[in-house]
Order: sequence, then C-alpha cells, then structure tokens
Amino acid sequence: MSKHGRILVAMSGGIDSSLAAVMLHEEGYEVIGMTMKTWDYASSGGTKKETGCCSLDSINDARNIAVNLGFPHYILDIREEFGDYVIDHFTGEYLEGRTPNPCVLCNTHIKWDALLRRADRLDCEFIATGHYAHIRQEAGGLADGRYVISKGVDTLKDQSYVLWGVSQESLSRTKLPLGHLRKSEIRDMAREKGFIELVTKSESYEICFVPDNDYRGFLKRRIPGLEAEVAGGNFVMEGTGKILGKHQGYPFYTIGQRKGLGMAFGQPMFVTEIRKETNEVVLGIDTDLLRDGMIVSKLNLQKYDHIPAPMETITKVRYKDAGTPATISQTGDKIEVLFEQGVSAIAPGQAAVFYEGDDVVGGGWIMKSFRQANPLAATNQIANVSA
Ligand SMILES: Nc1ncnc2c1ncn2[C@@H]1O[C@H](COP(=O)(O)OP(=O)(O)OP(=O)(O)O)[C@@H](O)[C@H]1O
Repeated sequence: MSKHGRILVAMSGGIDSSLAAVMLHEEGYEVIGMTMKTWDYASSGGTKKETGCCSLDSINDARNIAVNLGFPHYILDIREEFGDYVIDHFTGEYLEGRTPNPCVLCNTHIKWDALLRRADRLDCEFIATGHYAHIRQEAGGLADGRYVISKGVDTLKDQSYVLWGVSQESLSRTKLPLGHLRKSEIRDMAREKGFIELVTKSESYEICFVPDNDYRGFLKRRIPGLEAEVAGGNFVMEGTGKILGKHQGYPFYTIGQRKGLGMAFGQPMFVTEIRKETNEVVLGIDTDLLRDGMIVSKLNLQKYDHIPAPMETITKVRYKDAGTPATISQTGDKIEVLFEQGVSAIAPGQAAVFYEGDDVVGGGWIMKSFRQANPLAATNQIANVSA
C-alpha cells in the first residue's frame, strides 16, 4: 500500500512531466504514467521526423522513466476524441476570421476529460501534469472552497494561462507538482538522477497537428478548394479604406502580422483587422493595432463563481503577454474588459485570462476588441456581440 494513494501522471515524454512523475513516485504515490496520442503527424502532411509529444520517441522516453522507476505506463489513443473537435474548431475559427488556440482547447476539453475518465477506471483519485502553476483550495472569503490556479514561481515558464478552462471538479482532482520549482531546478534534478537525455531534448513549440508551424499549408490541405474560394480579396488601409492591393484570402492572415504580406509599403504595416464578410484584410501602422477594450465569452471562472461587481485585474490576451491592468464586468456569459492603456494586436479567437495578483480569476475566448474614446459608452458593447 502506497503512502499517498494512486495517481495518474500525464507524461508527454518531456522533461517536465517526467520529473513530475519522478517526484510523485519519490513522495510515495503509486504512480501510473499515461502518454496520450492525440494525432497522426503523417496524416496532416508531416514529412520530417515527428518530434512532438505524440511521437514514438516521446512515448518511448516516457516509458523509459516508468521502467526505470518500476511503475506502469500506458499509451492512451485519443485521436478520435481529439480529431474532429479540435481540428474542426481550428479550421472553423480561421474561416470566421479569428485566430484559434487549439492547445488551450485541447487541454480543457480533451486532455483533462480523457485523463480523468481513465483515472476513474484505474482507481486513481488524482491526476498530475508537468505544468508550471500552483493549485490550491481557498478557505474563507468570497472564494471559499473554490480551487484556484496561480502562477508558477518560475515567471518565465509560468503556464497558468493555459489552465484557465479547467473546471472546478477537474481541478479538485489535479496535482501540479512543479508549481514551486524553476525550470533550472528541474534540469538539475534530471541531471542528478541520470536522466541526461531529458535535459538535452529540445522543447517543441509546434501545434501537434500543424507540421513546421505552417498553419496556412495545413488549412489548404484540410479544406480543398479554399485557396481559390478566398483569393482576390483586398488589403485596405485602416481609417481611409483605400485599396492597397490583393491578398491571398482572409483566413491566411492573423492580427498583428507584419511579415509575409507579399507587398512593400515603404513603412512597417500590420494586419489590424480581418473582415470575413467582405474578404478584406485591413492594414495599418503599429499604433492602429491598439485597442481599449474587448468582449470575452464562453467563460470559465475559477476563483469566483461570478465576477463580483466591476473588478480590477491584470488581463492577458495571449500566452506570452505580460498582462495589462483592466477593469472587467460580467453580464451573463460575457465579460467586458476595459484596459487602463491600449493593448496591441488583440486577436479574436485567442483566450483572455484574468488575474487577481498571481491568481487566475478565470478566462474566456476573445470575441471582439474595440477602441473606446468614452469608456462609459462601453456598456453597450456586450449587446453587439453574438457568441
Ligand atoms: N501527449 C501527452 N500525453 C500525456 N501528457 C501530456 C501530453 N502532452 C502534454 N501533456 C501534459 O501536459 C503538460 C504540459 O504540456 P506542454 O507540452 O504544454 O508543456 P511542457 O512544458 O513542454 O511539458 P513537458 O516537458 O512535460 O513536455 C505536460 O507536462 C504533461 O503533463
């Protein structure tokens, strides 16, 4: 009988989840390792050797740790659960003129559910991952009893942003053993324990089903005929609407994009808006990217079950965003965000995450952003958005 009970550890084969498994094993948990196969790289046109979390090499790396320490390891094939839901959402968002974040979607709608279902079957009370973030149950105050995610101590590695969508029930069964550690400490630990290959392994930042980070190529292969259908739209100038030239089709651009516009403008120009209805891509200078607020919907609130009155937060609009002070107010399943200063390149389709200090209050998907000369008029903004 183990000291702490049985725990299912999500092992990608990378250094972080491997060390999470090692630490929990040493703490006295009865660890069961599980590596999820989400996607067949070759089926999305991958030609290079597959290196991501679902590759054979990664599965073997996870298995080696398990064999080494003497705990069981399973491979979980979730290609079906993952496939249509995540990929259709990904392509659908680009067709809507938005910029999706499939990793957050997969985390919250696929990985946690898939893991917890298997945890039940394997009689595991908890699951664990190698995310750099903390999790705690709040005692007292407005958030009494709620499970709260907060930033990992390693500010450069902090992954609290990607966990905003995990439900309270799922959080109540999740352990994040790396939240109090720095990446350098994890590397030292791996070296000390002789897992050198984990230290030298390069990290993959690719979306698992998009080979070479070429999302445009992926869209073209996935939706035959798309290129011809959306070709011939115009680049138009922010403010004046002046036609600047032809683009390749609105789904092939993202807000904030500067490179790859295929034209020279004499000064740096950025994509400031994507208009699906008219197949127009709006271009402007860097200050044209600034927005004063946004509407966020399809919320998942973690620290509180609703936003208590207008609330001061630091709001992130993308993973590597440092965050901007913002007041948020909730109406039903939408939150209106008013920033204290302009925020650049807000892309509808990305996730917004609200922080109170280091705690994740919750998050949602960005529906639209706006400029607001008079912030008080912003109360009408929610009514103008359909989720
Ligand atoms: N294919 C997978 N199978 C099992 N668990 C996974 C898989 N992909 C990700 N995870 C879990 O999600 C966590 C975060 O994954 P992500 O790829 O975002 O981060 P990472 O910092 O590169 O982690 P790692 O070094 O463990 O790969 C991992 O630590 C792991 O626990």
